[in-house]
Formats: sequence, structure tokens, C-alpha cells
Amino acid sequence: MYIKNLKLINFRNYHQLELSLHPKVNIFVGDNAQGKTNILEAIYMTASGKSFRTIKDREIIKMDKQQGYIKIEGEKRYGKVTVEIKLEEEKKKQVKVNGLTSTKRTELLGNVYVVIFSPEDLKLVKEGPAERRRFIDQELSNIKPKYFHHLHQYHKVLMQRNNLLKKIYQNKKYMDTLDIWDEKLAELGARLMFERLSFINRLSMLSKLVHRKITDNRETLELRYQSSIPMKKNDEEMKAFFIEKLKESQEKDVNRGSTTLGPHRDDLGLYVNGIDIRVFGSQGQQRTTALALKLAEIELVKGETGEYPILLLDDVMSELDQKRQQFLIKSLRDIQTFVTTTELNSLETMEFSDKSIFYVENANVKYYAKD
Ligand SMILES: Nc1ncnc2c1ncn2[C@@H]1O[C@H](COP(=O)(O)OP(=O)(O)OP(=O)(O)O)[C@@H](O)[C@H]1O
Repeated sequence: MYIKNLKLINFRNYHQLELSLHPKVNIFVGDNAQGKTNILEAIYMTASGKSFRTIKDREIIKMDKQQGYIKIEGEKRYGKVTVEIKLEEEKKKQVKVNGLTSTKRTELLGNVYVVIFSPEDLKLVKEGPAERRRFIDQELSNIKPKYFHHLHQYHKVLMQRNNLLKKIYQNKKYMDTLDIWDEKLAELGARLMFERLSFINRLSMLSKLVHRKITDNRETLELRYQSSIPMKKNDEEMKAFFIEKLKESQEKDVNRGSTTLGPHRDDLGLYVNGIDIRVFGSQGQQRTTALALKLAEIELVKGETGEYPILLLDDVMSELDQKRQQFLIKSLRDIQTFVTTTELNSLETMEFSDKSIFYVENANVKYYAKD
């Protein structure tokens, strides 16, 4: 898919912006803090309603304004798609997909597909498990809106169980009600675990291929789903085993006031030639892995939805060496890509045949060239 037009009103530092976009590459050049990432953030929001930088709408709406607005018009394989988001201070955001209004942010899911690659993603490999879980949850929700729903339900139940654990710590009489929450948590948790396992297995296959190409067949990447409870054959067995494990840890959980087992404690194991590169990888190996994961994700979205996603490269090119840059560029082919950079020189290796360059200065966007 690709986006043809973007419109912003009172979004971040933009008072009003209308852009016609190139179906292939759009480069936004400018000094720091001029508004380049803000454009990528707006596009990103049309996929899920969420920003990748904040959870507060107040920060996104232009300072001193009460309302903000984003609109994109795009083309998909089977027709047009229009997404609008109205942000209002202290109100739920309103979304409109192809003219149909809703106050449910989740209505947006499954319309626009976006993959973002930023310097933060380069840290994905060496950061803690929470970052890798965020990656899995974000990508899976993007491809499978139902997953997002399951995840939301799981976290609600988890919060309720944790609150109950704290009450039990104060007064043991509440212990009787814990089993009900264990059962609910196990049911939702088992479902999440199978969804994650299947996603990671598919991502592992795809990223292994990409990774082999980047490393000239010298290294083999393997992804392993590392759940805090060993996997069972099916949902039913998993649920039963999950309940058993929760029961075993009830006392520990009460003392800690939190649930010590479950998908919220999962991790993604990343191994190169059998070695855990989260711990032992060089910076170069960790970057190559992050790049392979992102490129694999693009293929996965295409496989799942039939559409290539839009790729947002936020300040990432200058962080990659020439070889990795070239690999990334070669891999882009039919994917609409948005690139931000402070230096056009850092994109030297980008011999894009089709592109638009935009200069961004203090929220003014000037169209520069089109090959
Ligand atoms: N709600 C807001 N209202 C008005 N201006 C805002 C708001 N939020 C952020 N800004 C401004 O937006 C600018 C930052 O824009 P952005 O993050 O897009 O920078 P950038 O051009 O990508 O810079 P860098 O290269 O440093 O990443 C800053 O000047 C900041 O003050």
C-alpha cells in the first residue's frame, strides 16, 4: 500500500500541512527539532491510533490548541483507504475509516500497515526483555487486530489478580477468590502464548534468510520464544499447566504482590551461530540482527495481509554502516518509504530511482526534487 496525501492540522509543531507524497521514497531533510519525526509520527498513528513516542494526546496536539487532526489518503491493492484522526483535549480520540466514524481506536487496526525502524530498534537486541516483548506485541497487533484485543484482556485480568494478591497479603480471607483469577489468566495467557509462538516461528524463518544475505552466509540467526512457563501441545493442556504453575507460585506471588509467571514475563531469544547475541553479540552483530528482524517483519506483513506495509526510517540511516545501508536500500523495492535525516549526505548510498525530497524548517515543508 502507499499514502498519496497527508493532511495535518494543529499536530505537534504543524499549524496546517498538506503534502502530496511519492509512492516510493520520501526524504525529509532538516536540522534537529524542525518537525521531521512529527510527520512520521502522524503517519504511524493512522495505523493504530497510537504514537510511538507518547501515550498522551495532549502532547501531540499543538501547544495552545485544543484540537488536532490527521488525515491520510492511500491506495491499497483493492481500492482506496482514507483514515482520519481527530484529537481533542480531555476527550477520547475520534477515528474515521473511509468516512465511518468511531471512538474506538482499535477500529483503525488492519487498515494501514506500518513498520517503523528507528535508533531505538537498533537497541532492541541488547535491551531488556520488556523491549523485545513490546516489539512482539506491537508487530502482532499490527498484523492481527484480534491479538491486540487478547493482550488487552490479559493485562486487565493480570492487573486484577495483582490487586487481589496485595489484598490477600493484608487479609488471608480473600485467598478463596484467587483461583477464579488464576483460571481467567491461564485461559487468556495460553492463547497469547500460542499466538506469540506462531509469530516468532514465522519471523525466525524470514529473518534467518535476510540475516544470511547480510552476513554473506557466514552467520545463522535463530529466534526462540522463551516463555516463563514451558509450552504444551495445545490450548487446553497449556491452560491446565498454566493454572498448576500459578497455584504453585501463589504464596510467592502474594508475598511479592505481583504475578511472577505468564506472558508478561516472556522474552525473545536471539542466537547467532548458537550464541546468545543479546549478551555476547558485538554491536555490529546486534545491529545486523535488528535490521534482519525489521526486514523480515515487512515480508511477514505482506504474507499475512497481502499488502506491503509503509516503512518509516526515522534517523536510522546514519546509524548504519554503508554495507547495511546498501542492503536496506536494495531490499526496499516496492515499499513506500519515509526517511528522516539531518544530512542528505548520509543518504549518499541511496540511489533511488524514484523519490521526493522535502526540506523541513520550523514546521515549513518545502518540496525539493523529484526524479
Ligand atoms: N505539541 C506540540 N506543539 C508544538 N510544538 C511541538 C509539540 N510537540 C513537539 N513540538 C516541537 O516539534 C519539534 C520537534 O519535532 P521533531 O521531533 O519532528 O524533530 P525532528 O525534525 O525530527 O528533529 P531530530 O532530527 O532532532 O529528530 C520541536 O521543536 C518541538 O518543540
